[in-house]
Amino acid sequence: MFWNSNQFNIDGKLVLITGASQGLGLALAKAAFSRGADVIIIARREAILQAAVADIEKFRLSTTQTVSYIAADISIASEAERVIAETGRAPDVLMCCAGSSIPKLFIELTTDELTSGVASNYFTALYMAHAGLKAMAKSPVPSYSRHIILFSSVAHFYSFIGYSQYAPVKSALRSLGDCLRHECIPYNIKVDVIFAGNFFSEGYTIENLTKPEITKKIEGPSEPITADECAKKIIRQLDNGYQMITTDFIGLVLSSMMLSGSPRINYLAQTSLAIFLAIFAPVWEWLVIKDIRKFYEDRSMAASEAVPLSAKDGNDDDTNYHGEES
Ligand SMILES: NC(=O)C1=CN([C@@H]2O[C@H](COP(=O)(O)OP(=O)(O)OC[C@H]3O[C@@H](n4cnc5c(N)ncnc54)[C@H](OP(=O)(O)O)[C@@H]3O)[C@@H](O)[C@H]2O)C=CC1
Ligand SMILES: CCCCCCCCCCCCCCCC(=O)[C@@H](N)CO
Repeated sequence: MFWNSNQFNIDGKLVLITGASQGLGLALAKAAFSRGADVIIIARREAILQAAVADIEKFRLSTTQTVSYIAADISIASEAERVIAETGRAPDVLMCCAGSSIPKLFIELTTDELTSGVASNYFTALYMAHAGLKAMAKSPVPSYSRHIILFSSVAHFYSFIGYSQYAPVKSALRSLGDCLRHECIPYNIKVDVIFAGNFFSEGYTIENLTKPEITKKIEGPSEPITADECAKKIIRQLDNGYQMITTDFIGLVLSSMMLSGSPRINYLAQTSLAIFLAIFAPVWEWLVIKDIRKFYEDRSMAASEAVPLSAKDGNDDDTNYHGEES
């Protein structure tokens, strides 16, 4: 294949980015605007959207470009449809970047937190992709120059303790991307899925407030980068025509654990890694489970030491912190 490293030419195109009032979405909006695109950003909080538009303006390339926002909770289907109707024209690139994570032990999550994980990570992308594709299908273009881009996570390739509210729905986005890649063939739309590793953002700061120490330890190899660096890595790979995009080395390595029928990043390297990890992943898992057992033992010990002495004297109940018989 002729290696064209400008497959993501968005000059003069309409780029619609959800979750772009901050974090990675905002970084991508700035990058798209600096490459000549018209940009519309979507989020719920209007004041932050207004500040984001002023920020994006600084990256203007030409006087004819437009940048605007639509405030909407796109985890609601009718709101996603309203957004597409308000844009007035079908997007050339639809980036479904909205999402959030509440890392906690499953048993300590509330049902509202569980529901918010599905709403903010899956429904936002599902409804926007559905409304966006219906609009894009009405205005066909001759070549593969349009994109629907979903934002999953490295946690899809390797899901682990603390991410039960988040990783399963990010995994669903990979599956949605594989289905839509087939269904977008007649409309010349590329469907790309981003599997980002850690990066600094407002959301990342908040998630670290509840993230269990064991979760932080396991995800250690995914060193956080800046949102701008993450956006640059993503756009560079879109330029190279990749459709399964990772943003750090560990993500690239782990992508080989779940290749499915999806487009490859590097066929030979990923196939070799798939064989290697199929053999060695259980060894790693054994080490991770050892750490998890120690994490729970330390918690039980800390909890029992935290029990007031008076309660200890009178306490004939010998259950430990987790209510198990000790
Ligand atoms: N940070 C990280 O380490 C990683 C993040 N990711 C994913 O990358 C994406 C961006 O992450 P990040 O920049 O950290 O996110 P942030 O939490 O910093 O920002 C999330 C954005 O999404 C918007 N948003 C959230 N829910 C809705 C909704 N229901 N409707 C409309 N907009 C919504 C928020 O605005 P508002 O609240 O005003 O609606 C905000 O603009 C997310 O999908 C995340 O899961 C993936 C891997 C790693
Ligand atoms: C079998 C061999 C396995 C080896 C795996 C070891 C490393 C795992 C790294 C996982 C990193 C997950 C980052 C999630 C980022 C994210 O999505 C959150 N920040 C939420 O926003």
